[in-house]
Amino acid sequence: MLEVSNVSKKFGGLTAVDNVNFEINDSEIVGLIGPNGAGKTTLFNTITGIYQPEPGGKITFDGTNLIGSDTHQIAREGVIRTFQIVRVFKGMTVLENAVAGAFFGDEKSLDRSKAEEKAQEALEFVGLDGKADMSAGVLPVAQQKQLELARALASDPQLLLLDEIASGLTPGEVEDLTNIIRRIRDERSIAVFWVEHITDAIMSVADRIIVLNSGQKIADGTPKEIKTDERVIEAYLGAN
Ligand SMILES: Nc1ncnc2c1ncn2[C@@H]1O[C@H](COP(=O)(O)OP(=O)(O)OP(=O)(O)O)[C@@H](O)[C@H]1O
Repeated sequence: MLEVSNVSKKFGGLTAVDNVNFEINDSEIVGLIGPNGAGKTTLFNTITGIYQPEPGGKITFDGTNLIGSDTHQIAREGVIRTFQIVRVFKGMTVLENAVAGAFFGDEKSLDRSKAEEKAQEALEFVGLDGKADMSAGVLPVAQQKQLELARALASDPQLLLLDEIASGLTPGEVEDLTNIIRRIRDERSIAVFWVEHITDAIMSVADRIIVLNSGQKIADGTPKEIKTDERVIEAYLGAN
């Protein structure tokens, strides 16, 4: 579904992403790991239209070229992203946040009641349906992250990009969130591309893991293969 070929991104003299190639298939959870400054966020930003890759790179989603499209157009294609820092709309209720997600996915043909239905259903999926009328800003961080997932789900993604969604959570909260992510794949057949420093969480759920180091892809394999890969241990896992 997502194909990334020969993608590089430079900032002046620094090559933050260096000729990276990979693909993500339907209903697959793919982890993206690597040391600080490896280029993970830059790669996400390049896929979601925030940055343009260097000439010669190719990014397609179900065969459609994504390069040159903005984040909104890319979201319309079904590629939805959450952010490292939670970005729920704090002045809005939990339900309104999820409704905003539903409209983001389909602002033209959706009416308000249909959007609320989708939003309710997404809140139920993550277990926040009992909190629909609460102000999003008063939710604890772990639930704000669940709300971010619900908002993304309400927009009907085919591929969800998660940027360090588990950071700052307790081990129990990380486990709850990981279970939701597993169910997103298993029950919704949505593919997930997940950047995370909490490697235990990602190893427990990913079908495949891609490792970046200094902008380059140094490994791409199952969690079991990644855990024993010499280059990965040297560049990243050994330091954890
Ligand atoms: N807008 C920018 N302008 C200049 N340099 C940048 C910019 N964004 C990122 N960089 C540099 O590009 C490199 C890759 O950064 P990036 O944030 O993509 O890494 P990362 O793997 O996401 O790191 P972390 O795990 O710390 O979030 C770093 O050297 C960083 O300083």
